[in-house]
Amino acid sequence: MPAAVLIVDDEKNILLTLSQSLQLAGYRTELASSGQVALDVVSARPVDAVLMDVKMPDMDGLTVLARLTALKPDLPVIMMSGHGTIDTAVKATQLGARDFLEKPLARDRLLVALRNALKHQAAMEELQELRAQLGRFDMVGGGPAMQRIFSLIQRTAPSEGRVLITGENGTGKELIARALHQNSKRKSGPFVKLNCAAVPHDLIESELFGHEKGAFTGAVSVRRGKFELAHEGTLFLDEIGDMPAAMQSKLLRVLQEGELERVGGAETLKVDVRVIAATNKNLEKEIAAGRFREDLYYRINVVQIHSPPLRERREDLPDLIDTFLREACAKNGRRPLALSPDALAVMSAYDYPGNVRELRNLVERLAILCEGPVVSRTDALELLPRGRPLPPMPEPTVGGDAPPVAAVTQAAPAVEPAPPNPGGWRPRVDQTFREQVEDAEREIIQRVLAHTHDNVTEAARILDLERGHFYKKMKALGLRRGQSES
Ligand SMILES: Nc1ncnc2c1ncn2[C@@H]1O[C@H](COP(=O)(O)OP(=O)(O)OP(=O)(O)O)[C@@H](O)[C@H]1O
Repeated sequence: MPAAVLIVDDEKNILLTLSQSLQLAGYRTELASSGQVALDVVSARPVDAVLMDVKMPDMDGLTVLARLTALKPDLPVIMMSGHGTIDTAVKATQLGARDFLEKPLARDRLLVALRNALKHQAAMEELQELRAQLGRFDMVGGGPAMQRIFSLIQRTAPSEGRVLITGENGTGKELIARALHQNSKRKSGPFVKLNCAAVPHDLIESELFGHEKGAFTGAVSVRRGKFELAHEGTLFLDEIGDMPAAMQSKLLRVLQEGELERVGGAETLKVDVRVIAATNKNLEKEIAAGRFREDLYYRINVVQIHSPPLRERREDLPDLIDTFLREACAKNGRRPLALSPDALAVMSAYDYPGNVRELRNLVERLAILCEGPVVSRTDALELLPRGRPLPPMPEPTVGGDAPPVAAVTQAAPAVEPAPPNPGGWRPRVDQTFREQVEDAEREIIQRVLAHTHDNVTEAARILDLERGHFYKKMKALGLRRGQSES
């Protein structure tokens, strides 16, 4: 069935021309000559996308947009205007418009915008469906790596198979473990976690198996261990690569026989626990080095799920930043901040050694510090640890027919006045103008290269220069890679 597009404009001839044009491209169309009619249509019938004029006599497009997004938050709306100011484009984006087009509309541009909006919509619906199937868990990411993880969770969760989750710190291993539990037959049972690296070696046995009263100094009463607490549920053993050798053998026995004794106890207890383990270490290397038991490895590694570092799945950044920004703004009682495309480019160029945890903390800081309403490239540069040395630079200007989303960037200086003396610059009399410009260019390029760890492609992207042009510029300024300050 062709997608239905609702066109809203008070000018009848525009309604008819657009309708004809979209029908020729294979869409169904609905027409509304005012905001009120548009709201009535959307309430009464299914519509896949809306194309709406900003300037209308009784209710202007932005007001209708706000009502539409309240009514149907997921409905993609493309705004169009013949008097498109940057201010209006920013407002429309903040109110949830997917795109903003200038009148007179170029047919190709309109069809691309519509196709993108519908594609984005379909992808979001698919993801929501997948999430709904998986049950409620808070994992974000529409990229292929996360999709693979979602699919593995979906297939593995209902089984009783042990799972080993690998990946660097902060990549979401615990979230995966929780999702596995929540989507298993054990979901009404407990989810118990033990971080093997955080417990002193001499206490780990009693943490896992519990102890009887008087088993050792300090054991003043009977205590149940994590295995007992996780009975009929899931035990998540985080950082299992840090488990001391003596404990590895004891753990093996519980996994083989489902039996244990509390420290200092004579009674054998039967437990029914599904173990999910996680590690940031390469266990094969640990085995080769004699630090991890191979037989234990095979016991815990029935299914392996790898959670890749964030720098290898940058395609998830927009979704993650958006989610964290919304959460952090809500938590701090402020209106949602929008992220300019340039700020996103800067944030995408950073490598996040602390992975999603670091991103979440950085975004939370943004929500507190950014004066908003749009996070500019400068805000992003100030936020990132290695972004700090970058000098303040003018926001790039955009040509008249640039994509509307770039217009949001253009607006940034309006909400963020430049400091009176950016970068602490002082006039010099001992250099020609040309030499001063070259010095400044050299410094900017060196700093950006330091920021990107000498990655020329990323540096060119941050400075909005074509890669070839960036190389030429480096050469002309006598710069080579590896000269940047870190
Ligand atoms: N895909 C994701 N979607 C949303 N939030 C995520 C995602 N991945 C990680 N996070 C968030 O990042 C933070 C770290 O995640 P988590 O504790 O699961 O990582 P971890 O790999 O277990 O870390 P560690 O190895 O340090 O224990 C948490 O706040 C978590 O909510």
